[in-house]
Order: sequence, then structure tokens, then C-alpha cells
Amino acid sequence: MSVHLNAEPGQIAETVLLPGDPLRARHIAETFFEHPVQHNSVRGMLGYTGTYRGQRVSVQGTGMGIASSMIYVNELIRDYGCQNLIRVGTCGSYQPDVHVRDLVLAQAACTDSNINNIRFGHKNFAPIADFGLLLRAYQIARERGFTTHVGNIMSSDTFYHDDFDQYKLWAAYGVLAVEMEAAGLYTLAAKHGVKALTVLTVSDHLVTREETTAEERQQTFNQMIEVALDAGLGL
Ligand SMILES: O=P(O)(O)O[C@H]1O[C@H](CO)[C@@H](O)[C@H]1O
Ligand SMILES: O=c1cc[nH]c(=O)[nH]1
Repeated sequence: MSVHLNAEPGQIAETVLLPGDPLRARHIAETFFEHPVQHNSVRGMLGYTGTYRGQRVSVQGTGMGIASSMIYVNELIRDYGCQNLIRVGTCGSYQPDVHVRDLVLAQAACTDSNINNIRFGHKNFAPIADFGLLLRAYQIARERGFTTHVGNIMSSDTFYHDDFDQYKLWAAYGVLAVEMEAAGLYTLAAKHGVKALTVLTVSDHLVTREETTAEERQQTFNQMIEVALDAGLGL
């Protein structure tokens, strides 16, 4: 057990999917896992372990934002020995050609969070995905015909910016989309020498202002789950 997870030692698999939304964790376990067992209930941050195509795999909700998600990522690595951490989340598109429901594989993650300023004494660290995981995920997504973009994203501490248009600077530098956790995940993965990837589905669009419903975000973004689970097979 750790401070925020009440799983028994050894109960969490080496490969873990990480949605922000704990109800998406339940949906993933119920839809994709064989024999899912709930391993966490602390703070309602649901986590499950089961098998997928014969391999043990877990899913653990992380909550929203770098601060919350880093608590879970720290404990999963340090206290449960997790080695392959694949975030499955939603994002807002910054680019006209990155459409709602497309997949985004986060090759790297910019951030407006102060966490790495503190950690690295105001020098810049570039948080990046594990290349092997990224390549596998891209190949799987392409084979299945899923519209998939690979590139830089923004992990923001702020969902509701005072200046809505602030995203345009990042968009002009080619950043594809915004979410709220990947930069923290990639930084901790680098620190501990484990593998990490972020697979996202575009849930809304900052340019066109198109949106999806909360129910759709929770239930229907199954392409990214398939990509994440299959990328984790055999690790
Ligand atoms: O869908 P999830 O995984 O929660 O990810 C995105 O959605 C939340 C904001 O609505 C943030 O956590 C952001 O990163
Ligand atoms: O962080 C997020 C997630 C989805 N959509 C956004 O606009 N921001």
C-alpha cells in the first residue's frame, strides 16, 4: 500500500494505462480487460488490474493536472515497480488540421507548470516520450487506419485561461494540442528510467470551438485505448 493507493504489493501490473478520469479507468477495465479486479478505491480514484490478450495490465485514474497525476505516477513507480506508463487522455486541438476525434501521440510536452523550473533550477528540461513505445503506437494506429498526429503538445496547469488566445503562440510553434499531465509523466519516467507515452483523443477544438460531451469523453474514445493496450503488449 502507498499513501494514495490501497492495492496490495504486486497487485498492479508493470504496464499501466493512466486516464485522468477514474470513470474512464472503469470503462477501460470493463470493456477491454479479462477478469478485471479493482485494486484501488482511495479518494474514488479507481484502479483495476486484469489481463489483455493474455498479458497482465492495469489502469489507474490520475485526476486532472500535473500535481494530482504525479502523485499516482510517483507511487506506481516507487511503491509498485511499474515500468510502462501510458497515459490515455483527452486534449484540445490547437491546429486546424488536427480534428475532433483524431488521435495525438505526444512525442514531447511543453508546459506552463512551474514543476520543472523548481526541479531544474530554472533551466529547461525537455520531457519526451519513450521512442520505442511511440513508434509501436504509431505503427498500430496507422495499421488500423486511425487518423493520428505525432508531435509536441502543451501540458497546462490551467484549463480556463484568462486570455483564451494565449494558445496561438504555441500553435504558431507547431504545438498540436493541450492537455494537463504529460510533461509531469515524462519527467518522472526520465527520472526513474521507465517508459512513458501519452496517447490522446481530441475532445474539443480551440480554433473551431467544436466540443464533445462528457459522456462521449468517458465512453467512446476506444481507438486510443486499443492503441495504448496493443503498444504495451510484450513489454
Ligand atoms: O481526459 P483526461 O485524461 O482527464 O485529460 C484531459 O482532460 C482534463 C481536463 O478536462 C485534464 O485532465 C486533461 O489533461
Ligand atoms: O486540458 C484540456 C483537455 C481537453 N481539452 C482542452 O481544451 N484542454
